[in-house]
Amino acid sequence: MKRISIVYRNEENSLVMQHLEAVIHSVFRDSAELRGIYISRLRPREPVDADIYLLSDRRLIFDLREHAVSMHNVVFMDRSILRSSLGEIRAIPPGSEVLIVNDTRDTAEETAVMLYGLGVDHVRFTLFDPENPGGHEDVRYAITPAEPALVPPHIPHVIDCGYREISFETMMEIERLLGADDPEITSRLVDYGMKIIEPARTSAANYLNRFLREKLLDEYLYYSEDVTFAVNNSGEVVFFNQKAAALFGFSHDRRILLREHIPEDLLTLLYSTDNILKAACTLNETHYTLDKKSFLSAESSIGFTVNMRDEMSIVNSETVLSNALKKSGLVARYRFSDIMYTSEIMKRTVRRAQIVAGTDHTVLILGESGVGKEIFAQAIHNASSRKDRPFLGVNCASIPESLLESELFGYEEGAFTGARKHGRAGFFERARGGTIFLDEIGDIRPQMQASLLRVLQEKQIMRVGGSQVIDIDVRVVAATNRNLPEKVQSGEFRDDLYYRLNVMQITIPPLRKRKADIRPLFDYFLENSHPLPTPAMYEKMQHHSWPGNVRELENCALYFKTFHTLPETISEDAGIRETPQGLPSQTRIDVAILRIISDSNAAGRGIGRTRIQYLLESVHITVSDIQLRKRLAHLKQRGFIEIHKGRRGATITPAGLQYLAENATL
Ligand SMILES: Nc1ncnc2c1ncn2[C@@H]1O[C@H](COP(=O)(O)OP(=O)(O)OP(=O)(O)O)[C@@H](O)[C@H]1O
Repeated sequence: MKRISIVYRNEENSLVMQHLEAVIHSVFRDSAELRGIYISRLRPREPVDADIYLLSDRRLIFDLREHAVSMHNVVFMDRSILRSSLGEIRAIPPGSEVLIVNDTRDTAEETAVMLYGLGVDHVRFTLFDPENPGGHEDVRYAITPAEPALVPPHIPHVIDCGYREISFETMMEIERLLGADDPEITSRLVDYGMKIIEPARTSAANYLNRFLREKLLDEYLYYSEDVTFAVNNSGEVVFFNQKAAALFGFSHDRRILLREHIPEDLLTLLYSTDNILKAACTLNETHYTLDKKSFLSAESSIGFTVNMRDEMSIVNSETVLSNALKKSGLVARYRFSDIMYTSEIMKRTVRRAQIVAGTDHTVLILGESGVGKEIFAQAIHNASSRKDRPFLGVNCASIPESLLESELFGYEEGAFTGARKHGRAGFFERARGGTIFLDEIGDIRPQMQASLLRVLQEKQIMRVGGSQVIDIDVRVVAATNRNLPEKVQSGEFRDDLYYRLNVMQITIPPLRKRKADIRPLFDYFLENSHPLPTPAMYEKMQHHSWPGNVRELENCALYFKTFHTLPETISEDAGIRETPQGLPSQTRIDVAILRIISDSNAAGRGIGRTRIQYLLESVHITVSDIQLRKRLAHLKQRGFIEIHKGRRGATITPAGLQYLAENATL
């Protein structure tokens, strides 16, 4: 333990001495033994010995020379005050005369000098001399460091700034001389630094910044799960973290030469010529992935860093990742057990999908809108070996063509106006190791088809505006309600992409072709609520054509739960009927409304009720406002349109477009 002696001239200062000793102890605790020396008490030439002498006054150095065994570590104590008192001092009206009161005129002078040094320059200081206390009749303010009893009683405003504290700079110097490399001391010292005002601002700020940097290193490197160390070009380990210390026996006690601590083959690997090296290695039966990075200044190497990650910790962090994914929604919710069916055709379809899930092939799911393509895609992911990795669903039709490429592949900083600083990872990167579900794949334009083809062929992507090729390990499951072979025939869809996607095909039959599923699905969506539909209602459902498939059935169940009756569309049969009077049927009105909304969306606009009503007139369909509201609610309920608040009005959904296409003759 090192000894610190605080040196004062005489015992008049014993209270201050006690205070300073307490302050030093509060920071350095047991790393230093404290002892006060009063010069006046020493006999002539009486020797005193300490590792650090802390002088309260520079002039004491001459007296100390007479006694000190060695004068190596002499520190002049700079003084400061608590931050909390500066506010009161600054509040003194500018230009006021302020009496500085201390036990002697000299210490009053020191206090004034200190206050000037701290930037208090808006007032005029007058020094108080306790041996000659008279005068100062007009002075209304006094500042004193813990000597309020000495302030002339006529002065109304007295600011007691407490004992003058040891400056932060002086405390840093003590820490340096003690050679204390203890994070607890550093952290107490930082606390101290936050409490007092620092005259030497830059060095204090540097200290605090260094503290922050060290905290960062500690937090992320020292206590990291990886083995990390840095080696200079003489082969000396200049930084290592706790895992490296445990693995290789590095210790701070002496100079560490890498070659003395690590096995021969690892050494050869690290000294291979590669500046950047990625490799696998095994030590003590633990498998690591190793990353080495060399650092060059101009042309010569100044050393290298090594990071080794235990493969088990990768598995553990994957569990953490999978929990995080669950929270962030990048997960597939549905499993095969969530798919309801009793029909034979669905049994076969599900069986096929289960087999496909066991492979890692690209899957193409075909089926009309609302048949359950996404639920199948999720179930496939959850039954695959990628189940603990992300599942990312992308609706290719809902992302504007101009953004699709950057959304899928990400972009680099500055790739286009509005690009985020540092760029952004796209869906393919974010789905790393998992599954990407490309819904409505039949709707993508030729340029995008070409880019996707490249990804499927090369299993690599390049961010928009980037030049680096990124390897991706993502399974693609695509889906469409379009007739893809027909689109291939007509040249709208690339045949090479079609074949790349169509490795494993699953076609989900429409609900009208598996009527046995209608009732179990409907009951499932009712969630045991009451009342149940009558036999006649079930019968009606059997005769309905379900153009919106399971989604329409789900909405129908919701309607039933609310109104205890079936929506009127179910009463209509599958066919399109003109009313006897030649009035337009509901279906014709719906198709006309959908066409108006679709045209308006195609022109880049949403559309409101008034305009729809007006445009319906132009095709000789007159509906009241209430009727129109009802029809819109009905179309929304079938999943054909979405109604947004404000100016966006109504927009048609892919299901609506499909319905429109199927009823194009109306
Ligand atoms: N067999 C099923 N069992 C339970 N729920 C189902 C089933 N099939 C579909 N669904 C439900 O029906 C709705 C529509 O399904 P999904 O979104 O998977 O259809 P989709 O074919 O992907 O539709 P789109 O082509 O419009 O994207 C979802 O709410 C889904 O949960």
